[in-house]
Amino acid sequence: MTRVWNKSDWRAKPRVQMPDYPDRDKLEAVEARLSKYPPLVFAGESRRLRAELAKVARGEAFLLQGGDCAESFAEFSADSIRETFKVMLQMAVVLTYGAKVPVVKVGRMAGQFAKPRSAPTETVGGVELPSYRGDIINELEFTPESRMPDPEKMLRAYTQAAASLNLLRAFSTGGFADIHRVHSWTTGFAETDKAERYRELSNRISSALDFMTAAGVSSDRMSTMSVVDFYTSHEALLLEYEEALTRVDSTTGQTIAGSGHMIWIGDRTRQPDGAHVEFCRGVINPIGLKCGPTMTAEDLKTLMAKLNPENDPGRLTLIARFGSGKVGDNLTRLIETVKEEGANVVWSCDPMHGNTIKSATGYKTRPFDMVLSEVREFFAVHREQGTIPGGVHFEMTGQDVTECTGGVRDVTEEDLSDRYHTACDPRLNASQSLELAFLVAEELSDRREMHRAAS
Ligand SMILES: O=C[C@H](O)[C@H](O)COP(=O)(O)O
Ligand SMILES: C=C(OP(=O)(O)O)C(=O)O
Ligand SMILES: [Mn+2]
Repeated sequence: MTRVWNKSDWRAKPRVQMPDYPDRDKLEAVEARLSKYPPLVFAGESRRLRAELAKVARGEAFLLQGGDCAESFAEFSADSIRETFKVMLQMAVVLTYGAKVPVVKVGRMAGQFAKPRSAPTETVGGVELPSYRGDIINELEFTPESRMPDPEKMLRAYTQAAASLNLLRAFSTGGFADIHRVHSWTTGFAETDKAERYRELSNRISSALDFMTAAGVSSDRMSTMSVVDFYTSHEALLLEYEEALTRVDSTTGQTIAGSGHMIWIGDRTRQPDGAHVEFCRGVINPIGLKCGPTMTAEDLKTLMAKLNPENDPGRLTLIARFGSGKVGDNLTRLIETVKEEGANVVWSCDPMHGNTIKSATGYKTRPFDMVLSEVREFFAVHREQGTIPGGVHFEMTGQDVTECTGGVRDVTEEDLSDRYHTACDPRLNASQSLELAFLVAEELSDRREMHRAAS
């Protein structure tokens, strides 16, 4: 059965969380320009990511997805991209060691500009204005002009995404990603007094690398170690931008969202008959679907049928984001639904979005321990169910920010004001991200031991 789909069909469906642009002519002019620009990513790359995610679904690889909550125009710099890329590589080495399978690296980068919000407006000092919705839509500054949606911001987002991708591609193919070099950065972290408990694992990784070198396996001869595959992803929220960047692959006739390798549907925009699902169902990219506590079994069945009718194992990643203490019941019931349907999916854990609290000092924050406990609950449920905990999804940065509390360097609520730079949600800093990778690696390694003992 051929399913009819057109890149504009979403326009006839109910839409939520998208701006109403007051100047329609300006919007159309921007869409026309963007639709002539080169795509940022290519069909072959997205297909390759799908193949890698299929391995994740089978337990032959592990997914690491991470980056900013909201990329910002003001914070854009080569340094910040390099630092986040660097920490993700460090995390990937630690996770590879724990899981003993390759780690598929996907940045929330080069396109993560549009934000769904809990409230349509924000009130400060008695003045009510539209909420900030990401730099691709409006501005963080609290003035009526700044909060007005402006379609031209899409062009700037495209340019920033193109420049970010250019840099990421260079870092991935140059000597920057050499595994020995990446691990030497981690050794520095594990040698600090407070990170003592991670030293043993770090030393074991060092020994494994030394052994490989002694055995003549040099990283420049092992292309998979010195050249790294790095993919981009973002929430496909602003559908005018997404539609304008779709391209038809000339060899297959299939349509790809050319804005990023993987796109996902947020927990607030996953209505089965809504605009976002309609758009995503027709493009060939791997699709992520955020699953929060309100996801019903019925909705999940409909969404899986719409988004992955061929039941392709690399197509759909279900990103569980329930909040610590809420994983047990919710994840269990959704896993049961997936089993009933015989669906092939990747299960990933976003321990960020269900754990946002307001600190006594007035900042949106996330306690490291709650983030960790959600990850542990995710692994525990998969253990009980005999299913595969395929990956993790973090809001993180390579910068030394103070946005989430806790971790070995113990960021306190009082510290939050020191370096709180996020445009939206609080991110793990470099040290918290790496620490979490060590803790996830322990879970992965326990899982492997358990399987080994059972076989
Ligand atoms: O990143 C996700 C959402 O945009 C964010 O969590 C919403 O935050 P809010 O509750 O402050 O609107
Ligand atoms: C909006 C996000 O998450 P969720 O849809 O899960 O709330 C996000 O990942 O930035
Ligand atoms: Mn967020």
